[in-house]
Amino acid sequence: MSRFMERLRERTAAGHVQPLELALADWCLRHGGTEPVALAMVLASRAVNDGHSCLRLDTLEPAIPGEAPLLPAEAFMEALDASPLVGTPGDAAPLIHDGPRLYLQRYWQYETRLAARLGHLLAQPPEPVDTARLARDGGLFDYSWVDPGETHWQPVAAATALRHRLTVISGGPGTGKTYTVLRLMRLLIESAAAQGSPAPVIRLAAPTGKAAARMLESVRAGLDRLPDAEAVRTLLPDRADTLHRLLGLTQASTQPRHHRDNPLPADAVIVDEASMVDLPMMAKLAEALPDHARLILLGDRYQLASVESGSVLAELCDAAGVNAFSTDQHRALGELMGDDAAPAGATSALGDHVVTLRTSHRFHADSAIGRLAAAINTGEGDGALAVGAEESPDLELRLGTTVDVDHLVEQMVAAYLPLEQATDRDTALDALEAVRLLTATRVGPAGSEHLNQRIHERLAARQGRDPQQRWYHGRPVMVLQNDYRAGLFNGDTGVCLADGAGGLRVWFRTSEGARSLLPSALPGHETVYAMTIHKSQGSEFTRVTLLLPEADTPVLTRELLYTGITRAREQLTVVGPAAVFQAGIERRTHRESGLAERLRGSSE
Ligand SMILES: Nc1ncnc2c1ncn2[C@@H]1O[C@H](COP(=O)(O)OP(=O)(O)OP(=O)(O)O)[C@@H](O)[C@H]1O
Repeated sequence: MSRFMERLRERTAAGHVQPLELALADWCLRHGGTEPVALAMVLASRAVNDGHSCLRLDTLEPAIPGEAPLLPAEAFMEALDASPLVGTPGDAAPLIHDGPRLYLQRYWQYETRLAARLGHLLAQPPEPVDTARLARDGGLFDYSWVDPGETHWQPVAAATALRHRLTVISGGPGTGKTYTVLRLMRLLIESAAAQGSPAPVIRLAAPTGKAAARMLESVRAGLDRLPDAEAVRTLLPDRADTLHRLLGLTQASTQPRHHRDNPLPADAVIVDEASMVDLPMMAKLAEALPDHARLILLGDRYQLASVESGSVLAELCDAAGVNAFSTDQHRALGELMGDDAAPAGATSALGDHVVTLRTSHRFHADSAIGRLAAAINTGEGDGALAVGAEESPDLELRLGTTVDVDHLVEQMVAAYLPLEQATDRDTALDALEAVRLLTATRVGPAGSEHLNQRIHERLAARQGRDPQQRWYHGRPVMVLQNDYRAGLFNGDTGVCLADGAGGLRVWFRTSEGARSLLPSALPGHETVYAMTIHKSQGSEFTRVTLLLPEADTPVLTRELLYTGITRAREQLTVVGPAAVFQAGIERRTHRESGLAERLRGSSE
């Protein structure tokens, strides 16, 4: 065995290199690759695992993780370019060298195919729709709370989506993304009717079952408050699907039923929680979209990126700037809204396609949670601490040097008692959404596994239950796998309840209403008194307690903290060391990708 493979095996045994990375290196060497190429394969695979779409070559240290460089960077590059396993764009080689980036073939395909489809959407305007009703006197949007001279971003977002095939509407919790798309859908329907065309087929989707259920719930709630909506009510979508279901992806295959040659039967696809959509899924979605359709992505640019590789929404938003429109778009919006139009100042062609909503209608302007979120987004650690230092009914920052975990566990036990005391399904499902303990990590003393165990044991003791008993009335569970047959998806949460006949069933709220399964029919799952912030994406709870890790860790980023605190609807408590909190606010997530550059290229 070569010295290189020996070192790689040792690093694998020590846990610094993944078994998959070792296998890939071995495959390379057995298929005519040299050691630098095998190393490149390890590093490219690691990059994808870390959430990047590719490996940046110009800043790369060509070394086995944790070791000295294998060879100088220049010689490394020469070795890659001389290998038949490393191709240039369009080649079928396992690795693709494209400008300053190195891709695994599959991810190069996802990125370039997505860029090509988005480029098409950017370049082709849709059939024109009359936007007059978006104006101040159009009666569709309430302008009463917008000061004269200030921009009302909601109708600007709707106008943007009417003028373009690709639109991103980004906004924090309660900024009216659903409120806006509801009015947008109404205009699309009314405009088709006015032209004597059939009603447009609009599909609603989200990356998880939970998020799809919330999307539908909020569309329905908004519809109830939409005046004179009787005529459009039956033409609005009455379901929201997971992206898996929308595209017809099954467990057995990575190839969806809908693709370039069998596009989705839809005129508009609206995707909520789009920050959670990873690069492969976004590429599949864009390819399944028919040529004439609109794609509208709703999300929050400041939230955590997807668990899998890519951060498509954040990348589109970063490339666009914040409400930076071209003079053309500015003029068009100005004609429509007079003084209420948005200021011009586009830095990229994407600027016209991305609108950021700024005013939360859920938190008051002076809500401490909202101000804490804003301070975190701008990286103001001192500002965040100052917000926490104020007396406030909705926020408590319990930051010290140490954490009293026992006290925290007792508080959570009290908070979870209503789950066990619930006597009917709806009360129990409401109680499940009322409170949640969030953690930054899964493992460690402040990780979700440990906290789940501690809370489970204390609750069992308090209720006089054997802690070994796995299933009991009031046990909250989270599904860990997609199960298409059961209609449950990774991250869905439910509660186990006595069925009144001596048995137990686990209840879930889905976009098709509440449904239950026998505990034995559940896909992989775990107890969920505590969950990681990653898993909480797409959910909201009335009260959130966020426990920070006991020491700083690279996992703790500004985006993670922002996502965690914005899960709280009414009350937030942050517990942990102050220094860890501040270090997290300062750390930003960076994901390497060439998507924005490709889109710039395609729009020039
Ligand atoms: N312009 C507005 N005037 C009055 N109420 C509004 C306006 N915009 C939003 N709201 C109300 O604020 C609440 C939150 O709006 P909405 O659900 O559309 O926000 P969202 O951005 O979709 O939230 P989330 O991030 O939770 O998905 C809703 O009750 C909605 O009716």
